[in-house]
Amino acid sequence: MTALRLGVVADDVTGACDLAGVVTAAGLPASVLLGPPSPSDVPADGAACVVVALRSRTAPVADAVAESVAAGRWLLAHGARRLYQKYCSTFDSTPAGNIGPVADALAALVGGRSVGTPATPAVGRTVYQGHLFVDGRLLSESPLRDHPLTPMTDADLVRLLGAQTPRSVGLVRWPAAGVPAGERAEHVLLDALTDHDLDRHAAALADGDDLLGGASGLAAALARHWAAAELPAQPPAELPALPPGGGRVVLAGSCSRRTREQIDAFPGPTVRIAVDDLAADSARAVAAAVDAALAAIPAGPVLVTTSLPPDELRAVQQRHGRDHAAALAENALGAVARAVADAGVRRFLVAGGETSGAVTQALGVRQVRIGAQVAPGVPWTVSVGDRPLALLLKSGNFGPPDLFTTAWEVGP
Ligand SMILES: Nc1ncnc2c1ncn2[C@@H]1O[C@H](COP(=O)(O)OP(=O)(O)O)[C@@H](O)[C@H]1O
Ligand SMILES: O=C(O)[C@@H](O)C(=O)COP(=O)(O)O
Repeated sequence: MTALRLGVVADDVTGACDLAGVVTAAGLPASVLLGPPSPSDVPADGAACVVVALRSRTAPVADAVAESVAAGRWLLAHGARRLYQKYCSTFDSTPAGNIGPVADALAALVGGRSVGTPATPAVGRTVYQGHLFVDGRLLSESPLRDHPLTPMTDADLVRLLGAQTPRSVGLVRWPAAGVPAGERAEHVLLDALTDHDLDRHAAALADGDDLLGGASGLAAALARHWAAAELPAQPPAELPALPPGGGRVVLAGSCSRRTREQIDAFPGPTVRIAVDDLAADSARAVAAAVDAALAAIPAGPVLVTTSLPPDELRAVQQRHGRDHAAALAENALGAVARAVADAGVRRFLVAGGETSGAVTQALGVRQVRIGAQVAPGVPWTVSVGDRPLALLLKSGNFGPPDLFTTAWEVGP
């Protein structure tokens, strides 16, 4: 059995797949357990990195902390030599948390402080003087300011994290690497502009005891470091092939700008589900969407979506309440997934982190193996179990505009 080099507690499902995809590509084979783990769960054979995917990003703080600590304990009990807190490269969270409280609790679990960065240059996230940039714009001026659940209106990471924890927050300013001797802060954030900066941080941090954290960029740098320094060369990950046929379905609940571009660029049949219709009679609206999807599936990939642009989204949220509208959309896409899977569909592309959590839960998926990436942070996966499903679980802002068409060309 491969030693478990890195155990990761991820706050959403697509973030977990993002991290697992990039560390696998860097030579540290990873698997994802859709948590919380139960005592009978065991890490997949051959995984040097195990990621527990929680749905804790927008959960009540106490639940997020309890689930994260349980996941951390499970990873340590299965031999994880280092613990990593995966949060979003755009620091998606509310002033109440959950990044800070979870970092407090996981750092206490390992008896150290937390050190990390959301910087992930491969997808355009950089941190300079403690400010987070998305494709060269401040986070607060990026499309993330319109996120349906966690609108990000401040780019100052020290202030953002400081609002979420009573503990001290420090910053390692570019071009320093690692944590300087004498730094006393209990949470340390790192500037990083390039993968080279992350590699320098990884080399400095790889052998310590602190809780590491951030997005997939620092994890990939650690994987590169350990793969070169400690691990036997790993063959590229190969997913089991699925029988051909059965249809291909895209489920998009993400309202992020990139997902909306992908929806606009999709040339195939598109089934739109309106939250107003779900609020009036959700069973009826779901049944209509399932019928329309099943009728179109023999001709090629079908898109089923609840996604809306920011102005329409705000109006829906005002009519139905933000959380209720989100739950209606997530439950509907989960129900569509279950119905079309029961009708024989085995290949799914899901856009959106919360949406992927709802869909994988509806499909009863507990663990996925990670294959090759279609784009940075966007790997194909195959579920473990009696009814293997090919699942591409995509973060809202990831992937090229033509992903909904091209992803299938390289899928299992
Ligand atoms: N029409 C809609 N009205 C209100 N909320 C919606 C609508 N469509 C999707 N949502 C919600 O928006 C949220 C999008 O989040 P998520 O799936 O994590 O996407 P992303 O990865 O872009 O953040 C989900 O909770 C989803 O249910
Ligand atoms: O770090 C990232 O950007 C992603 O891994 C991620 O977590 C994105 O979140 P969603 O867009 O909600 O999937």
